[in-house]
Amino acid sequence: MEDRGSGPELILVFSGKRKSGKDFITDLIQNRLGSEVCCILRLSGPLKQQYAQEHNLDLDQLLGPGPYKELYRADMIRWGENRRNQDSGFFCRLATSGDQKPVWVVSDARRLSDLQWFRSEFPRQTRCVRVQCSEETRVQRGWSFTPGVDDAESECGLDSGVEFDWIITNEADAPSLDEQLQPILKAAQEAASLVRADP
Ligand SMILES: Nc1ncnc2c1ncn2[C@@H]1O[C@H](COP(=O)(O)OP(=O)(O)O)[C@@H](O)[C@H]1O
Ligand SMILES: C[C@@](O)(CCOP(=O)(O)OP(=O)(O)O)CC(=O)O
Repeated sequence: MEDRGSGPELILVFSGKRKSGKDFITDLIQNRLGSEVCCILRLSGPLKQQYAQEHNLDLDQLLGPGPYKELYRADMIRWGENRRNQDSGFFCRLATSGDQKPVWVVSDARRLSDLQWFRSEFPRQTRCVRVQCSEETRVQRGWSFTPGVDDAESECGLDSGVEFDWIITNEADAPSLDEQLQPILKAAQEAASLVRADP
């Protein structure tokens, strides 16, 4: 039998456009599974930490949902891309170092290199999930098109060429999130029970 060690048993790697609802849905998943079973990992976490340090900015505000991060987003994208060009797994490695939960939910994959990193480091555990909704819905949630952001790889890198394991449509007139998330929650619960059965 494969040695499961203490690493994750399932990694759900989420992507989707700004305001598609990635944070909303990944929070919902964590609430359903419980924080003993599931952690949320953000690739943007270590990026913002390093960027804030180098530019003497307020990290809490950069991490928060308010307008502050938007002031720096285009420059953070450029700064992060320089880092990734030197080492494409740089932020993935930092974001995943040291978490012991059986289910990892990565809330913000943006580039093919992000998916490739998880698929190559954790081939058995990685599943890719896309969150989608209409532009109209994103506008209602506060989105407006920003050149240099919405037409950059950061937002468009996973628009094509990816086979997603699950696609969630986060719209008022789509099937309920409870219904759409059922297979994902089932897979996560199975993963967690494997860990419990194999101490
Ligand atoms: N299904 C939903 N029901 C109610 N509000 C939602 C839903 N999905 C997203 N939102 C809200 O829309 C906004 C953008 O969602 P968020 O999860 O932050 O998007 P993203 O992380 O993809 O940028 C947030 O204020 C969030 O609470
Ligand atoms: C520079 C970024 O990491 C900023 C990401 O910030 P958030 O993850 O807070 O973004 P949204 O949830 O889409 O609003 C983007 C990147 O290209 O890495």
